[in-house]
Amino acid sequence: MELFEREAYPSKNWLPHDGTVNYYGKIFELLEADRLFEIFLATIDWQPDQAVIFGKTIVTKRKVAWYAEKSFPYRYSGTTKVALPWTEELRSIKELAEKHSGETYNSCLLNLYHSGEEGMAWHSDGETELKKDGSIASLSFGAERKFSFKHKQTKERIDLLLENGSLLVMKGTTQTHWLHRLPPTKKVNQPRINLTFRQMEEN
Ligand SMILES: O=C(O)CCC(=O)C(=O)O
Ligand SMILES: [Fe+2]
Repeated sequence: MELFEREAYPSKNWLPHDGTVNYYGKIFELLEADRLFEIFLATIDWQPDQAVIFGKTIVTKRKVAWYAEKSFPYRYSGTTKVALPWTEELRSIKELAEKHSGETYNSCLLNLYHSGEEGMAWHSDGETELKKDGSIASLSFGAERKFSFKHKQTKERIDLLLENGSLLVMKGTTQTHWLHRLPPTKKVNQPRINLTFRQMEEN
């Protein structure tokens, strides 16, 4: 498919308007990306997530974890989590994401998708604890997955492929005007780990 052959130009904005999405492509070599995947799988405190769907609380197969600079409480999908302190690898990847994006991050939400059957539904990351129009740096390890944006008013769609060891940055008014999702797919049966470094309001 044509969309999967697009090259990564970090300075290119993949959104036509109302926000900025930069895709840096693979910032880790394959061996390093695979090594980090295994470390995260083994050392992160993975927990099932909860989601409220039509008023019912369900437990997701997808696992999540929440790490930060401080023990921030963080509301996410109707539950409150308290952040764990950075691991060595998370701190160094955070610093790498900061170097690439020119922004600083103080927290990270991690997702573990065991296979393509697990995904994440349309949403935007506009929680009130997050800095308004802040930057989110998303790193992907393991299976390549499609990632989609949909404009809240015009319904325009943009699809990207998130590769093993890659970095994507969403910033500006992206969360105000666009939804994003990780569509489930039967074509992928390998796991994927995603790290989203975020900017929590500190007060
Ligand atoms: O897994 C991904 O690539 C996206 C995760 C996401 O959108 C989120 O955690 O808010
Ligand atoms: Fe998100």
